[in-house]
Amino acid sequence: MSDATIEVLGLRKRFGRTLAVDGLSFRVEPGTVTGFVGPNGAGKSTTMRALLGLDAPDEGRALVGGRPYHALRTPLLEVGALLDAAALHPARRGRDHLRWLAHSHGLPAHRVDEVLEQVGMETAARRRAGGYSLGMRQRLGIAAALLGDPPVLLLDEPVNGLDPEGIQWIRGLLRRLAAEGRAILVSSHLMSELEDTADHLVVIGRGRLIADTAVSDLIAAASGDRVRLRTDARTEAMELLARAGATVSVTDRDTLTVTGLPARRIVELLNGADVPFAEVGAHRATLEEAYMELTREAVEFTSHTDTDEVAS
Ligand SMILES: Nc1ncnc2c1ncn2[C@@H]1O[C@H](COP(=O)(O)OP(=O)(O)OP(=O)(O)O)[C@@H](O)[C@H]1O
Repeated sequence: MSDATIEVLGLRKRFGRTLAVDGLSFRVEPGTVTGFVGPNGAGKSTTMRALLGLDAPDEGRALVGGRPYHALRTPLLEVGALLDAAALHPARRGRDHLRWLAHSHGLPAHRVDEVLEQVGMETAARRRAGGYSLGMRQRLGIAAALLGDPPVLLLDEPVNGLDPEGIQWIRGLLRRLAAEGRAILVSSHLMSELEDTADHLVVIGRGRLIADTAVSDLIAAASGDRVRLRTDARTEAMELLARAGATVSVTDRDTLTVTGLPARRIVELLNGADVPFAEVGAHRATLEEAYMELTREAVEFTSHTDTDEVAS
């Protein structure tokens, strides 16, 4: 799929005294789902709005398929976006909303039925939008984003309001759309969701890049050389392993986390001292844990009005 890229290059955007985006650069490759995460107020929506031509950058560039949004000749065919799922007239039927959108962009009417089927809204879209749940609005917003079959997708919190079945559905949909070669940028506060969906993660804080990494690398780095040990003889095991030079912490009632000794040596020591245990294995950090570690500092300073720069 050609032109399936998203590029943010030295993007800077200020709102009064707030520096919302501060020299941010990253790139989303075709064929990948990239999670876009960061604490509240980190600058995610502002970046997405800049990519969609809704906020003009003060400095830098935000490009879709190598061009700024305003230079795209057929925007709906080049980038699909879900920003605010609530932006629907309550009296309008979902299907009519999409038909108008298709018509005004010269797209054939059959695309409406195709995308409604894709998001499971064939029947519901015949009702007025005023009665839609948040999940239904999300689905309709995603249908609108897919209407022009674009190579680039920008989705701001698409799982918001979806039930567990809806979350599973969107996970599969995003994986399929990426497998077709699209570049997909998806913001979310649900790390557990991104862990199963995203290949790559762009983490920002206070408008700056904190990490631009493969999800698997981030989890591996956060997992470190920790070993998870399940045992009913917690105290004995802790004393034994500490004497052998390990650092041991209690994770829960029957689980210890051990660093400083490989799993094989831990098993030898426990067997040698007749300390019973149920399980020894490498600890795999969750994406949530890895993310919390990365953003701890950024969260401490979420209020980042840079008064110094304003005063100077
Ligand atoms: N139109 C605006 N006028 C003034 N300040 C704004 C405007 N838009 C965003 N901001 C500020 O810019 C900063 C970044 O906001 P942004 O909405 O981009 O963050 P976010 O990462 O999307 O946050 P959240 O996770 O809460 O959605 C915040 O401090 C916000 O208050």
